Amino acid sequence: MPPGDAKPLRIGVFGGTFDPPHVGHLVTAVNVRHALDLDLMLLMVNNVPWQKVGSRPITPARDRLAMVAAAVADVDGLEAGDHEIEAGGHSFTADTLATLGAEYPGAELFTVVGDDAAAGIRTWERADEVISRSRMVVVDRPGEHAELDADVDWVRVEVPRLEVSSTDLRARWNDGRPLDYLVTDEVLAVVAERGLYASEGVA
Ligand SMILES: Nc1ncnc2c1ncn2[C@@H]1O[C@H](COP(=O)(O)OP(=O)(O)OP(=O)(O)O)[C@@H](O)[C@H]1O
Ligand SMILES: O=C(O)c1ccc[n+]([C@@H]2O[C@H](COP(=O)([O-])O)[C@@H](O)[C@H]2O)c1
Repeated sequence: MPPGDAKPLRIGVFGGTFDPPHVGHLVTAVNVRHALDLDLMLLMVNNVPWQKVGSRPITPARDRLAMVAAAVADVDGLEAGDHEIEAGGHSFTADTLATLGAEYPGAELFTVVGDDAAAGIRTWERADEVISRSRMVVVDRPGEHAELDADVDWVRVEVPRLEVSSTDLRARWNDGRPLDYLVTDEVLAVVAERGLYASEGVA
């Protein structure tokens, strides 16, 4: 194919706090990548999740990045994104999409969210810019039945529904209940190595 006719790269941006990353995130990322034929799915670790600060202590961004990197290390087409951590400060998806647009000129970007996050899209910084710079992709999240903004042309992707949340995992960790099969062994190894979730009341 002549160089000018190359297909644009299709890149998914599945952002989150990932405190910790769990099977709900991984199953979603793999299945959305497959359904939309994405070349790359970035699990974009936010630096400061500005809408969550103050509600609870948040694990340092570099530790959350290490957990996500460990979770996706052997998974084809999935990568941990450190763009928001490198940028520093509060994380805004509009800025991240602009950075990715410059890094991958001509790429088609897809912003992937569970329907709880999708419901809050109008509260995001420069939401119109997020919507214009990317296709908005939403997946079902068990227990969340949010009304979505009808002005957005959502692409809905069906993924296996796994009722698991990072909040529940942190509570399990505090109580000494097992996390096996809810997070990968590689994530558990990072938690142990770095002594994460060690203090009581983390959830
Ligand atoms: N079980 C799940 N199934 C599908 N999507 C999910 C699931 N858990 C989280 N997501 C989506 O993943 C993205 C990042 O979520 P996040 O890192 O905040 O995880 P979380 O489990 O919701 O964390 P917390 O319980 O701490 O709020 C969001 O778009 C969220 O909707
Ligand atoms: O850009 C914003 O203002 C904005 C506000 C809230 C959430 N987001 C993004 O939504 C995704 C899910 O966020 P969270 O807080 O549920 O982990 C993650 O990519 C966040 O960066 C983005």
